[in-house]
Amino acid sequence: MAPAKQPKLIVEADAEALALAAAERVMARIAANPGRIAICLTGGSSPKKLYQLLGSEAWRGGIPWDRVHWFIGDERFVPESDPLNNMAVARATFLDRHAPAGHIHPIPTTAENPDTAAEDYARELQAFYAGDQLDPARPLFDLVLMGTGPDGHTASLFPGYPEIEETRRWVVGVPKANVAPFVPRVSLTLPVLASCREMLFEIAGPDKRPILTRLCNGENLPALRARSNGETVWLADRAALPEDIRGPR
Ligand SMILES: O=C1O[C@H](COP(=O)(O)O)[C@@H](O)[C@H](O)[C@H]1O
Repeated sequence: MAPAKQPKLIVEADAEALALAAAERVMARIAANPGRIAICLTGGSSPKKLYQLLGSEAWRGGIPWDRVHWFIGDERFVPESDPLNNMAVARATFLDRHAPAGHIHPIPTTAENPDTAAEDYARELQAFYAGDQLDPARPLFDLVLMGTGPDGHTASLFPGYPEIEETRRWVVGVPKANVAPFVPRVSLTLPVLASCREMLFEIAGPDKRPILTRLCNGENLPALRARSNGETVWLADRAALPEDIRGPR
């Protein structure tokens, strides 16, 4: 297999401009596929503005809701009613009002434990893909959205944890998080996240500057290791940029 391409860094003025640019990329990926579309969402705070835009009057009309399926790259193992639940945030912000119920694919946190939830979700992904072996010529997702935490984790793949090395399983249970919220997690693995036409990171705000600096310096952290087999884009705002790239104010 050809080595994954380097991420492309795209800089926007601020968090609002970044969300707009992300929404445009989502729409471009949708427009590029005339058939069934699969988008893998992310959790945390980074995608919230994007989700608000996608549900807004200006954008929602452009989404062919009957052709788009919505998955999630990782989940905090808490009930759907818990504000920490990643898919619940996406549902409340835009999905529940516009997407057909059968097109929303949450990780089941009603399962007995994170490992069982991971196995259930792997089966759901494989049924959607109609296969259990990923073919680089036939990506699972059109688009995978990602964020990164202060320790360089992405999805729920934490630095130094064994789950980051997983190459066989599609989805894994993660018993303990490395950073808050300290709840068990369920995460898609790197090869499954890589099976997409585009992986799009949203990295905004001064709090992200230290970790973006480490990533730009090439530290071998999960957020650097996560790459699409197609295109990987780091969408950052100026506030998140390392000093040497941002230049004087
Ligand atoms: O816990 C998580 O953290 C990362 C980063 O979140 P952010 O709040 O810093 O944007 C997120 O990508 C992941 O989905 C989430 O479960």
